[in-house]
Amino acid sequence: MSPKTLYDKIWDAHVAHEADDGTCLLYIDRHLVHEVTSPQAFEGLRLAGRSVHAPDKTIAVPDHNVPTTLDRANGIENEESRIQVDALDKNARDFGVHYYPVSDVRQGIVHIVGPEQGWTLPGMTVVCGDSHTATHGAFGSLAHGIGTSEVEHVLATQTLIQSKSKNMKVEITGQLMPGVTAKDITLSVIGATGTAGGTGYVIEYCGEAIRSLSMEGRMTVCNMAIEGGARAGLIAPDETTFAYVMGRPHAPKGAQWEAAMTWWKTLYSDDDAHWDKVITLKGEDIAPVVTWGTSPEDVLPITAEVPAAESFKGGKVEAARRALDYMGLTPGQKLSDIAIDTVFIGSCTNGRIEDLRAAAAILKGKKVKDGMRAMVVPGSGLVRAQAEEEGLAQVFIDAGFEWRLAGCSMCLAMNPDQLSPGERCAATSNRNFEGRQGRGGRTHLMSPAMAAAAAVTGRLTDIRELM
Ligand SMILES: CC(C)[C@H](C(=O)O)[C@@H](O)C(=O)O
Ligand code: SF4
Repeated sequence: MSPKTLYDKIWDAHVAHEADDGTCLLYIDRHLVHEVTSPQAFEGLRLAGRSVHAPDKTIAVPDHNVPTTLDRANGIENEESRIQVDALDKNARDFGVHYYPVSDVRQGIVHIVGPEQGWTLPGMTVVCGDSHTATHGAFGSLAHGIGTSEVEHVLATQTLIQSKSKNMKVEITGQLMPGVTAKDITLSVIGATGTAGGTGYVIEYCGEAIRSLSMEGRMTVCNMAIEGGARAGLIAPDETTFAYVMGRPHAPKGAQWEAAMTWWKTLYSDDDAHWDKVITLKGEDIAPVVTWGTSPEDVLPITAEVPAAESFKGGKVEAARRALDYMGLTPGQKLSDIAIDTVFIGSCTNGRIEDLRAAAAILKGKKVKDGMRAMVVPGSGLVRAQAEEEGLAQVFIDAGFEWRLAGCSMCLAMNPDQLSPGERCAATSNRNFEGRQGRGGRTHLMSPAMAAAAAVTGRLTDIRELM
């Protein structure tokens, strides 16, 4: 048998039919659904008089449009948002899929809820009408975003038409230095490859530094594979993965667990597998980073200065000029001198318990700088409950942070949590496009520890100063 990558193995195990041109029909193990990209898909089924093919493999949860304030049981004010959430509510119940409504403590961001509930397992194909579905690749599953017409196709047939991507290996060797996290890895990879570097590929992240990450950290890394242009990102499962999965509500149990482990233990890339592209970074060389521009590739170590547009090449010169103008930054200015107004800790990139622990560790006994707005939005109701149990919530509240309910919140401007024009935010999310967090809002992406440090000093801050 010819050697295979992990991606090849999962792909081959799910091909139901291959057409002459190589296009395949893939079997889908898990279909995650949120309120933004599903209303038309369910409507399509309704009009065609069809049912959901595998409701037991379909999991729905509202996240993007839900308010995160404590009074959200009073309903959603914005009409468009309310219509989407109400539609998901009705569709989930009418079609009989698994559902975590806003009132359920298990509700949260779809990419946090799936793994938490044990829906996401190694070796699976996982899809969702959402680009950050790549997150689930952390379990060694093939997980990617799909469009609304594909959501309808998967609902109706539990299959998806796909062409195979190429194989890319991103290796992070050695160990990370103190203060450096999974977020710094994933941003640094995009800094090295650019936002188109992964186009046409599925990335497998490997190497000692990746192996040393917790599942939370691995999810942070895979979450941003899409920002690097890749179809998906994944990490071979190991003891860390199995320990995380074991005992979760929907993970296999008893004899089924044993059978699953037999398959899961085969999920790695063979030694002499073929890679179409290889990138290697040394763990020791990765610094705590922040973004300065309006693309996730606009990333630099916190010790650097705002770059000049002329330091780039080709079309990037104009893009950088525009980004600097939008961000209100001057070349040569030290990144650590940039004053901020707001701190947002949350999102499917960094809204898990480990992220809140890292932020709280910095904030303990400290205060948010006067005049700033700071909020923590746990990725799920269960993350919130655990953080309360561990005393983290109290640390945030004592420091002056707002302690919110679960949702996408200020990651994107689809709910009441938004930036005003010109407002500058230290954010743990994954996108810093113009207007992403609100019209005219300025976003600097970073790790939870760095965002917490920025809340204390009121400027972008090298976390190592506060350690
Ligand atoms: C709204 C949704 C379709 C979108 C995505 O696909 O990623 C959102 O989650 C985002 O992060 O921009
Ligand atoms: S948290 Fe942000 S990136 Fe994640 S699904 Fe929600 S909007 Fe998209």
